[in-house]
Amino acid sequence: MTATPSTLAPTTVDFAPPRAAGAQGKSGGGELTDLGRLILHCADQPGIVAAISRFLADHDANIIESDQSTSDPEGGHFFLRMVFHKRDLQAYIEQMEATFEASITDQFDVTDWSITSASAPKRVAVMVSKYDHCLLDLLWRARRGELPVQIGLVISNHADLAAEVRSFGVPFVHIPVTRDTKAEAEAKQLELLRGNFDLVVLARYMQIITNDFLEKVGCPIINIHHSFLPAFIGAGPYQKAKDRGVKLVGATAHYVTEDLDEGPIIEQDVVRVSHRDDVATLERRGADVERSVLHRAVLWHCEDRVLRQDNTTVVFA
Ligand SMILES: Nc1nc2c(c(=O)[nH]1)N[C@@H](CN(C=O)c1ccc(C(=O)N[C@@H](CCC(=O)O)C(=O)O)cc1)CN2
Repeated sequence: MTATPSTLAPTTVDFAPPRAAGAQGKSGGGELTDLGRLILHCADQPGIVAAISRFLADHDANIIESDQSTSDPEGGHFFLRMVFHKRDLQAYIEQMEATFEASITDQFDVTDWSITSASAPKRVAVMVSKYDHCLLDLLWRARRGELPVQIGLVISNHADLAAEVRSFGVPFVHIPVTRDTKAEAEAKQLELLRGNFDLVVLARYMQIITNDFLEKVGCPIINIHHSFLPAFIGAGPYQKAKDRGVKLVGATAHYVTEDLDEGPIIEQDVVRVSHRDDVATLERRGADVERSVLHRAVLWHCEDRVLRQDNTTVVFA
């Protein structure tokens, strides 16, 4: 891809959209090749599990994991996640999808569903500003095969982390963002992201994303916020925590919506602190929580364990 000479010209562009490949650090997901996931969100009623089990049995698929939840057994929302084994699954997915569309979606009031292969790593792009701890944790875990992802690009509004990212063999693109150039910057980011990724992760990216970007990016975005939401929304949560004298600080991973730090929460955690801890200590202790919370949120999302309902989530972890 050639950089367009504009005021926003990124310092270097050596990026080609990621091809579907084995998760970074793992050879082709061999043991996962015949594993599939069936995800369903529909209006609750009797007979759903029986129908889905029959559907999978009719396709010679063996259910090896099953989780379900209902918000209210009388007219509530029903959520189901099944992991199944089917020999040569890749050859049958389209047929299974067509049968599901034709049979199950007619029987039940379906809000959302999917049948996916567990072997296909998610194509992930990461956006970051200056803090490196969450980004490097993701790159390191991906390289170790601890995340079923292919991190194909890192975008930053600062050049600071270029060398470290490239040391992982991952393309790094620097796109400066100022209040006056945000629209142009987002256009450049969308040029790189749109249609090329299954997930974007904001790993301490300190710019507010516009609704236009959210509508055009074409995939979910997960953000790690450095507080235990809903406390201390926005910038500077550790200073706010210190000023408030809280005894616990934490982190929250959530899907990004237009409203700052208001999106559906995927995972949270806290660590105990005390009056003896200055802001730098809160930041250092909070950073450990940020890394672990973001890792779990990205892992669960990529394993189709997170189902969204309005502004909340059902998490089959
Ligand atoms: N539409 C959304 N965009 C972003 C979200 C979100 O939830 N919805 N999360 C943030 C991350 N974040 C906290 O987790 C955060 C980022 C930035 C700011 C902020 O006030 N930024 C200032 C500029 C700061 C700077 O230039 O350094 C601003 O954009 O005016 C608060 C919270 C990522 N984006």
